[in-house]
Amino acid sequence: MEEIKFLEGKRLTVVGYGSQGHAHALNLHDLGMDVTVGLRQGSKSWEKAENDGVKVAVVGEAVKGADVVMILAPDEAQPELYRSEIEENLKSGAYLGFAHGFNIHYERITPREDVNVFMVAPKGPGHMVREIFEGGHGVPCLAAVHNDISEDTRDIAHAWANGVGRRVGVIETTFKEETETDLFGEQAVLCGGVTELMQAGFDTLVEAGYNPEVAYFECVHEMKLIIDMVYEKGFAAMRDSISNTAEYGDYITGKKIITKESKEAMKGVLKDIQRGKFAKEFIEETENGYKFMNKERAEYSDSKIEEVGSKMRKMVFSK
Ligand SMILES: NC(=O)C1=CN([C@@H]2O[C@H](COP(=O)(O)OP(=O)(O)OC[C@H]3O[C@@H](n4cnc5c(N)ncnc54)[C@H](OP(=O)(O)O)[C@@H]3O)[C@@H](O)[C@H]2O)C=CC1
Ligand SMILES: CC[C@](O)(C(C)=O)C(=O)O
Ligand SMILES: [Mg+2]
Ligand SMILES: [Mg+2]
Repeated sequence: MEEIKFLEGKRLTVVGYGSQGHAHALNLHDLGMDVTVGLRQGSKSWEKAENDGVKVAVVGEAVKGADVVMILAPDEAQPELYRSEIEENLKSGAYLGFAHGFNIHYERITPREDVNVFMVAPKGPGHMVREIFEGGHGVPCLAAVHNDISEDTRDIAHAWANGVGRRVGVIETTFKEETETDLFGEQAVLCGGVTELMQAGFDTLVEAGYNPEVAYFECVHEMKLIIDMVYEKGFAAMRDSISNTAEYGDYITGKKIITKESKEAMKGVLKDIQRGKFAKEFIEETENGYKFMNKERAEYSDSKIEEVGSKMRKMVFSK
């Protein structure tokens, strides 16, 4: 692959072997790159990474002498990890990478001035970045450069993006644009918006006395099949495939559900991201031992929608 030649002969380190970490490490390893995974001593990911065939070392050792270091630990863990294990071990002139702009944009990490800083943000969950790559295709990535002392950091960023995402497309951005749009998208649309939409639809049908299993298929399970058509061919092709009855209902009802008020709420969400309010609250939550998140996790895992979903998935996927 012509595009990833800038990584050839370089020592690449991926710190973390979670959702994004395993995908970046394995995709680049499969393309013949020299990849080491950096983990903390006793990490539960250690054996998995070794079994997957990549070299593993403790973070400080993996960073020492590396040409490119991509930090793929959780955002909230990165500042302490950078200060304790990465900063003093990074060689001068190395390339330091991120998959999300959060810590640079909100100034939680200020990298040493003698290192190059870039971002490659795949536009998809890490497990899909790996699965789609294994299927011979790729997930597109955003790329940005924050510090370019070597004057070739853009080449490194594009090479990394083309390797991890199998050359399907790289869009240039800035740390600010990626951070704000990514946070907005995951909160208002992709994760927060979609799960609340499915939950509200499911609850409305169940509260009206309909069979929860029918409600689940209608409001959750079928979502993927409809969205797969949008993903592959766009809104018009999806609307072409559904019945005229559904298409008419789509035009007249969608706007009753996502109203002017919903759009105003979205603007409020964006403003809080732009002024750093969301970031501040998220960091406080992590410093507070994830109390709110643990409560939400427990409530959702005990919920009716999850109970029905588990039964329905057994039915659908055991065949
Ligand atoms: N999840 C996704 O799909 C996406 C994530 N991103 C970005 O990618 C980055 C990584 O996110 P994500 O993949 O979700 O992260 P994960 O939560 O999946 O990362 C878990 C990995 O990080 C390691 N880890 C956790 N804490 C520490 C620590 N203090 N020191 C060393 N290693 C640690 C874990 O090791 P251990 O086994 O020791 O716990 C594990 O290997 C973030 O910047 C995120 O915003 C960008 C696009 C999508
Ligand atoms: C949509 C959530 C995401 O931004 C992602 C998978 O792209 C994340 O932070 O995990
Ligand atoms: Mg994100
Ligand atoms: Mg994202």
